[in-house]
Amino acid sequence: MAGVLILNDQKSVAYASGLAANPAIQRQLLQELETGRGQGSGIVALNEGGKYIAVYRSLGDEFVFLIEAVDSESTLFGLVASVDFAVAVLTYLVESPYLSLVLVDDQARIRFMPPVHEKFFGLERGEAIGKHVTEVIENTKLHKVVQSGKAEIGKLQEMGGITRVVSRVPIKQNGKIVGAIGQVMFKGPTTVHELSQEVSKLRSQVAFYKSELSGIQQNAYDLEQMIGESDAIRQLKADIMKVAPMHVPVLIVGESGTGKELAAQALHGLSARSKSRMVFVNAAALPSSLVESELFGYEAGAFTGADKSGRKGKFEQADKTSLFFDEIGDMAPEIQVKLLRVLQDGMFERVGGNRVYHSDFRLICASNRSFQEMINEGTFRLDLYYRISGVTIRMPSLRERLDDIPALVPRFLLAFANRHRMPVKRVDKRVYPFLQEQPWPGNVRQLLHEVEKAAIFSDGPELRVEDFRMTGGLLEDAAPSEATSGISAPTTRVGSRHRRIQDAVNEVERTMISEAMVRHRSNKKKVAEDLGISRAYLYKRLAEIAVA
Ligand SMILES: Nc1ncnc2c1ncn2[C@@H]1O[C@H](COP(=O)(O)OP(=O)(O)OP(=O)(O)O)[C@@H](O)[C@H]1O
Repeated sequence: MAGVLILNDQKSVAYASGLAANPAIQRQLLQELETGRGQGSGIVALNEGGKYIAVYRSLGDEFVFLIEAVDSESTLFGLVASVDFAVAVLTYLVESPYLSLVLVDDQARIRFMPPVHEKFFGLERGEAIGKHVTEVIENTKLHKVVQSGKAEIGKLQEMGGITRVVSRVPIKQNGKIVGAIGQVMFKGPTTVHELSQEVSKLRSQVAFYKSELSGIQQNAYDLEQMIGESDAIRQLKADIMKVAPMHVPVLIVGESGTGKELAAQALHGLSARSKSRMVFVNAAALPSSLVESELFGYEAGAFTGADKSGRKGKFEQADKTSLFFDEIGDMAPEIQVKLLRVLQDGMFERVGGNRVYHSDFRLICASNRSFQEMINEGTFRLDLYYRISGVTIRMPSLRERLDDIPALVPRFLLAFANRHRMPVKRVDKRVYPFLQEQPWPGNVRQLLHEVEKAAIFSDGPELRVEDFRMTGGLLEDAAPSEATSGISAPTTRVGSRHRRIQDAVNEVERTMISEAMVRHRSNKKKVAEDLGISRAYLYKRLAEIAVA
């Protein structure tokens, strides 16, 4: 449905046909003129028992309106009704040299072509209108699109010796093809080619940087945890970075609390296996009755109480990742012999079966024991030692890296404050020389615990030397016999190293361990961390307490 309305110089209806005969529509059009929105010409959306678009133009003092009904979902109606500069938008669409539109009707006659486009074809303004598209545009296929009703997007078309990328889209009204629009998309196919090449180049760069970034974050995280810039720790970090990517078993040795577990995590995190989690085994914590099934797993129905479907052991779980064997020096000789084969070629059998499995694990072992001594005493097998020690990394004791204390203390204070939602304490400058004079038999773990205790005792915003002394003068008195435990001595100060001192130490230790076991619901990892002792030492003490 359409209509025409002509208003005379008095703004009275001089002619009205079709839709324009409706007085309500006439009233709305008059109102539009009175708002002064459209001066010489314009376009207006009408909502009067249906949706209409009217375009109008002044001819001197008179106005001519062309009115067209549009679909209730019409996007054009939405544009005209909601954008008060719709005329400028539509003008841009039909005039822009970048869009280069041509509009044909259902007979493929050109109904509209912007003057710039006409000029490109060597025509005067308006000269193309009414001509069959094939007479004006070289190699066009718009007439075929009008017949087929099928859009052609991104096609190459040569015009005036230049190849362009064009699209041809049929226009439908009430389900019938009424024409087609042709449009130049890119000035040349090379542009598209270049663009697509650029896009794929950028895509691959993004993918590369993404993977690099996740690697960097992972790596940074792994070595970042290991605080310290002393020569000893720099050398250690360099060794870890060198060894991490290699498929060799690594043995980490060093006193208790020197960060062997941190080193193992870094070795894994910096290896190609870092996407999977590292599997942990604490050899000292493995009860002898379960050691084989824990390590090698068991087949279905292997023993009473076993899972029906069987279970993977640590070696099998560690397939394609790293296996961290902590406290390997504490492993009983009868178990040591069972490790030889799996460490040789990755082959093993689950308990209760004879099928041979294979696991591709990367072995990292740690111990604070002296292998030399254990081998001499015959408590550690030499052949096993060779298999676990492809590369040996020695963790420096805190005494060898006292320079790192000023870096370690603030980090421990920060972590402590975050954990307890407390303000972070500053450190008085006398603290570092004081701490650097201490023997640190328990290494970084002991430092961590002393700092945390001092932070609890300290009242002000600053950690002072007195706060460390408040903890019982423990630092000066750390008993050498407990060197590997990292545990602090009792709060009772006794002058001589008499037997009673040891009794007092044992008593306090027992109490602290029992209390911590209750506090942490027998979680031995947490108990060991909390008390500042190694897990191996905790197990030893627990066994003694149980016997006593
Ligand atoms: N360089 C370091 N930077 C920050 N924290 C450290 C560093 N070294 C050790 N620690 C901290 O000290 C504690 C003990 O470290 P870790 O458990 O790795 O020591 P370990 O050598 O494996 O001890 P053990 O032989 O007793 O099991 C942990 O809380 C760890 O985070």
